[in-house]
This record gives sequence, structure tokens and C-alpha cells, in this order.
Amino acid sequence: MSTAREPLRLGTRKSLMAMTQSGLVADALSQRTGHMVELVGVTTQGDVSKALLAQIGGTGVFVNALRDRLLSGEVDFAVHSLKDLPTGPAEGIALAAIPVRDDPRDALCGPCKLADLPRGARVGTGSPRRVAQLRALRSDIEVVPIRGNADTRLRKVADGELDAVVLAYAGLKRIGRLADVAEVFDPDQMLPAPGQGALALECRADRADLVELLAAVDDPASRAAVTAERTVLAVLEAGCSAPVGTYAAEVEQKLRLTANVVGVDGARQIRLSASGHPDWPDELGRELARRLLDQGADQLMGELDDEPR
Ligand SMILES: NCc1[nH]cc(CCC(=O)O)c1CC(=O)O
Repeated sequence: MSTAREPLRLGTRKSLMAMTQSGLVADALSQRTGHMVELVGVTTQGDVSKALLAQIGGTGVFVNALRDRLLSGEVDFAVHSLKDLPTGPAEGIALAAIPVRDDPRDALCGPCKLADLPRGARVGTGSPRRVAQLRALRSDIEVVPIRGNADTRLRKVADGELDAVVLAYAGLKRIGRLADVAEVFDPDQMLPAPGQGALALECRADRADLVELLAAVDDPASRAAVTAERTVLAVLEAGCSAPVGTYAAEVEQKLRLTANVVGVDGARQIRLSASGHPDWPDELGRELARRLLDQGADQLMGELDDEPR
């Protein structure tokens, strides 16, 4: 048990983005609870091997090492990018808090807006969701698969290897690279990944003291929005690399959810919206996912399986 004198140990990945977002959570938690928080850097599989990340599809590779440290008691809680958390429950782990969500939108980093890039411009992204939506916006551009952290991706633009890259606005903000942003995509143009821009605090489910303490930084409105989004993803049984975009937010006391599934060529997409009570985000997510499936979402996603990843 931690006492007020003993700092809480926060497990985090060691990248600049992860350390920055963990530092923000640590500060907010200290301010609200009076507890000191100490950051403990953890190397995850996803940080060690990029080849592995491609091979095993990415789901959970950034998350499992942190969960192992929670279960062994080496750290008290962990901070993840919610987007990187698999949708299924994890044995013995509690999702103790979802803090106020940052800007969920995607951003284009390059010399100009997407519409002003030259014909056949090379735009980098590794996400099938972004690939499909980019092709829907500009069928002439060449989408180039890339991996690596945000800095590495931005360097490819600086080096002239690519004309532009698409990254999450929230991540760019956390690493101090907003000056590189040429355009922020409105959700009408590009729906973000489920949970994008939000963070997740996890601890051991049997640590009721921690579950209660961490709730100090939970934001119910953000939690409702990302729960609706992640339920769509879960029902469509799509991993983090699936071409599923979502965006939920409270509008006039209702939770409004929009989701799309886009074929890999960008030519066909199914896009639907629904509103529901903010207290029942799972129901809203399930309903919208069912409607997407009724309209052929599984067939659109299935076609992706024949594509090289
Ligand atoms: N998969 C990597 C990842 N996980 C979370 C973010 C961005 C920050 C966020 O969504 O909270 C990123 C990078 C990106 O997509 O540009």
C-alpha cells in the first residue's frame, strides 16, 4: 500500500510522446490527490522491434509490458494512449480513469494543405484507416506505408523522401511539433481512430484503493465518448489497424456518434451517425455497429484481408 509519503509509481513507455503525456497525468493527479508520482520507464515489444509490430499486427504490443509490470506490482498504475489499447477486457486489470480527451483529429504535416499538394504527391501513413480516407479525398496521391515514431515520420518530409505525412494532432502537440501541421482534418473529411487523443490509466483490479484514487482524473464525458467509439470497433471485431473511423461527442446533452468503414481504394464507404443517452454509450456503439454490418461493413473490411499489409 502506498502512503502519502511514498510516491505512486507510474509505468510509462519511454518515447517523448509517452513521457510527456505521462508527466501531464502525474501532475494532474498530484494536484488533485496530493500524492507524489514517480515515472518508471518501461520498454515494450513495440518499441524494440518494428518488424515484430508488422508481423503481429500491432494490437497490444505497446500495452502488454506495462500490464505485466502492474500485475507483478513493480508499478502502481500505467498510462497508455487509449487508441493503442485492445478493445477486449484484460484479466486482473482495471481501466481506472480516462482523463479529459485532447483533440481527437488527424493532421497533415507538410508544405501545404492536401488539396494544394501536386498531382501524384507522396503521402506517408501506416494506418489502413488513414490510407482509405486519404484516397477518398484525393484519388491521385500515392500513399506510402511508413512506420516509426512521429519524429522519424516527420523527418521523411524534411528530407524530401515524402511530400507529407498524416499523424494524430494530439500526439504532435505532446511532442511540440504543431508548427509542422499544415491542415487539421475535420471529422467530416477524416474520421479519427476510436479513442484517438484520449489517455487511459490502468491499475490492478484488486487494488480498490488505487481504483478510487485514480478516479480523481477521470472525465465522464470523455469516457462516454470513447466507450461508444471503442464499442463500434469491438463489435466490428476490427483491430487497431482496421479501416474504421469514429467520432463521438456530447451535443446538447446527447451523445452523438459517427462511424465509417472505408474500402481500401477509398472509392466506397459506409458512414452512419446516431445519437443516444450519454449514460449508455455501449448501447449506442453496438447499435451503430449493427447498422454498419447490415449495410455491408464486413464485406468492405474483408476485402482488406487480400491486400498486403
Ligand atoms: N499508434 C501510435 C499512436 N498512438 C497514439 C498516437 C497519437 C496520440 C493519441 O491518439 O492519443 C499515436 C501516433 C499517431 O497516430 O500519430
